[in-house]
Amino acid sequence: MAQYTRVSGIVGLITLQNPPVNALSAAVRQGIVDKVETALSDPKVKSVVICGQNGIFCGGADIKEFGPKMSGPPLIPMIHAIEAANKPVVAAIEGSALGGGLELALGCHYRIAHSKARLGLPEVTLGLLPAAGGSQRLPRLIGVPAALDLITTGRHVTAAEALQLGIVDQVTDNNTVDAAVKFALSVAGQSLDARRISTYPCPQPSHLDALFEEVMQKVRQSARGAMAPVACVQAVRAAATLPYTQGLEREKELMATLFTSGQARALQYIFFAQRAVGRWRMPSGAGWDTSKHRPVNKAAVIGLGTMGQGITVALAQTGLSVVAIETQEKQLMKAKQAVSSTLERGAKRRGVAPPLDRISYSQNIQAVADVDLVIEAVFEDMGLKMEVFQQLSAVCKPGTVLCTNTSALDMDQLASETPNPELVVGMHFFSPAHVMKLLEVVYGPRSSPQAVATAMQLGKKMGKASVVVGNCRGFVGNRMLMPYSEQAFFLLEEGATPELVDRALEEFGFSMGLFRMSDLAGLDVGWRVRKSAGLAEPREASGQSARIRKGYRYSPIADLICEQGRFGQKTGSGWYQYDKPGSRVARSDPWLHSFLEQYRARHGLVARSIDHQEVLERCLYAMINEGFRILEDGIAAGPEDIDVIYVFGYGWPRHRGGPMFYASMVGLAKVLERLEHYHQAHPDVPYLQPCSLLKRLVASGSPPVHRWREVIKKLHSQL
Ligand SMILES: CCCCCCCCCCCCCC(=O)CC(=O)SCCNC(=O)CCNC(=O)[C@H](O)C(C)(C)COP(=O)(O)OP(=O)(O)OC[C@H]1O[C@@H](n2cnc3c(N)ncnc32)[C@H](O)[C@@H]1OP(=O)(O)O
Ligand SMILES: NC(=O)C1=CN([C@@H]2O[C@H](COP(=O)(O)OP(=O)(O)OC[C@H]3O[C@@H](n4cnc5c(N)ncnc54)[C@H](O)[C@@H]3O)[C@@H](O)[C@H]2O)C=CC1
Repeated sequence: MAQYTRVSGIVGLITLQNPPVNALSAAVRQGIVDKVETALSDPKVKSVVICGQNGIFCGGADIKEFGPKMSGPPLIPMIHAIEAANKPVVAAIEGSALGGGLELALGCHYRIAHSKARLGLPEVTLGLLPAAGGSQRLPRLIGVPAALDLITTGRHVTAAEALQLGIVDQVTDNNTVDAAVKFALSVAGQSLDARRISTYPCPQPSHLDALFEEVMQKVRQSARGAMAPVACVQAVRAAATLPYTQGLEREKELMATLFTSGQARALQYIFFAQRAVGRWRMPSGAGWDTSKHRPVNKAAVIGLGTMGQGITVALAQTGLSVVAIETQEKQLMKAKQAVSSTLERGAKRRGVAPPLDRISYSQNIQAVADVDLVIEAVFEDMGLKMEVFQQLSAVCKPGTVLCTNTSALDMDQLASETPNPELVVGMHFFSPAHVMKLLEVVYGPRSSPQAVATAMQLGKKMGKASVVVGNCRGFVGNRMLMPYSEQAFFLLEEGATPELVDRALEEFGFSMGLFRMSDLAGLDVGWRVRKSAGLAEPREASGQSARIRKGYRYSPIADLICEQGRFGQKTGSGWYQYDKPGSRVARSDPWLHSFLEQYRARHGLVARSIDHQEVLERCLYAMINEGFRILEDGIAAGPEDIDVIYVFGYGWPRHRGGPMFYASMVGLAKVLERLEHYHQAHPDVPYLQPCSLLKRLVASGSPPVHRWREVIKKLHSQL
């Protein structure tokens, strides 16, 4: 909808009305078309202002309406009619002007923005391009390099940057609509010849071909198979090389390919999934809408190793006071230096003062007495963590929420060490904690909804994609990693190399293949986990088959690598070799290849040729199968939760929508059939045995991913 009023006698004011973000639904577009016509045909009206209600100009096209049955007036002619108007039209931009919202503003003759407004063309993040003339108008207005940056990254710019780039004509700290009306009065009757962006020649950068070649190469490299960034470059190239109308045709052609693509569906699914996980619910029924969080102004971090340092940085950057505790003096000094320099670098980038004085450091746990929330990040050792939780219970003020950053330990066991287990939750950050966007908030059977709400609220404040999950070994992310890595090890036994497996996964779109990623994270981490699970012990001396543990097939390959002191990048070798410890460039390692050959010979294994498809099917379907088990067990509330975890924490390619969405795109029947096939070939591998939820979904006709929750609910109600 759009509302029309006349202000100051001669200004027609059109207000977009579609809460919460005034998205350009069919009704809003119709409203704009009608009200523009009213304003232009009213002889008393000399100029027009377009604004949005409730402090937001427009969040762009209504993504919920995307699909084959879209109705209502199309955007392009609507924006052309505005640009062609013979009365000045001014966009009054408050809050956000994004996507189609900014394209609408670019069709106006002037743009006035509030100083706190954000502008951008984020279509690329939804698998699209700015196809309402945005890819053609923006380069004409601000030049090709700046337009390429904004359109291919989808980044939002501040009003100040928009002014500097020339996207807006004026920035105000006052009431934007009042400022726009005043401006509209001042330009009434003036010639608009120089204000129609589509008529501008596109500025020609020198070395046009070289520029596009360079940008295309960069985009292809970082896009990891995503189509939209490439199409965005092609569209801007059309703006730079073709007349406007032909450029617009090219924009339309490129959009037609993207609009119906699986990638666009995946990216739009992730957009809504990210928001859906915020509406968390616990099995008791308590959730985001019924549980009040406790205010957290001061927090403590216990243990300033890799994770504690990152968490301290993230908390301080969020504006909290932080008490940082580390028992080892040398480590405390090292951590203080590392935290300070990270904060200084971040502050320099943002042009603000580093929040160093928000942090106090101590070796004494008594210093946490007055904090509202504690995040424990000491070694992954249950005995030590229990001791720390007992100390915290004695020291902290009543009501302090106690969180553990454990990767896989039983947080309920920790809770049982405290007199108030309802105040204990997991806050599982990912490394580096101040960079990685994911946070798993883990509840145990005794965690209170209020404690979960407090951790979720803090995660939101820290800018994390926070997902509530149940308590089990590895929670969601690490639990699904187990079958994934197990299959990769089996593939090495059967004839693959780390390079082959990584190439298949990287071509699929992962930022790093499993082996390169393991070298980066440190192979000792998984070794410790396997040892604590009683798996990683040398067995050959006992005569028991080294490849069977607890009655099931097991690959000791990774343990043998660790026994050689090869922990990955930090030791200069792992699955690959590096120039020196700490180097980042992975090189193929002849030692590793001959180790694999000897290993196979020792165990009577004959190497066979393995293709990328088998790598993907075995690694990904085993992981997806575990995802279904997680849903069946109620550890994750829905597929969206798992997908957000994998996209934001594990480098799953966003344009493939997360593992569960991917399974729905491949087809559940196909995933089931391939799992059955591989399980038949490897009956001693339980992770390949299709889980009953997957079978049920296939039996019920493979419903689309957004309907899985219903099936799961029914399944749980039948138990
Ligand atoms: C057969 C071939 C045919 C081919 C022909 C092609 C046809 C082409 C037709 C289409 C052309 C369209 C071109 C176009 O205009 C493209 C676009 O504009 S795409 C949209 C671009 N916009 C965005 O990406 C902005 C997305 N939104 C945001 O970034 C944030 O929401 C925002 C910064 C605006 C506000 O943030 P915040 O205050 O934090 O609120 P939330 O994010 O939580 O959102 C609140 C609520 O609103 C929902 N929502 C937000 N934006 C949209 C939207 N654009 N459409 C629909 N709904 C939106 C959001 O989901 C939240 O609701 P929930 O219920 O919680 O999910
Ligand atoms: N490293 C990673 O990538 C991730 C680790 N985690 C988890 O986070 C926790 C910490 O891991 P890292 O930071 O890697 O370990 P780390 O070994 O780098 O650091 C642990 C720190 O805790 C300190 N410490 C030990 N006992 C203490 C005590 N009683 N009081 C105060 N400080 C104490 C140690 O001196 C050390 O500096 C573990 O539970 C781990 O499983 C979770 C996510 C990712």
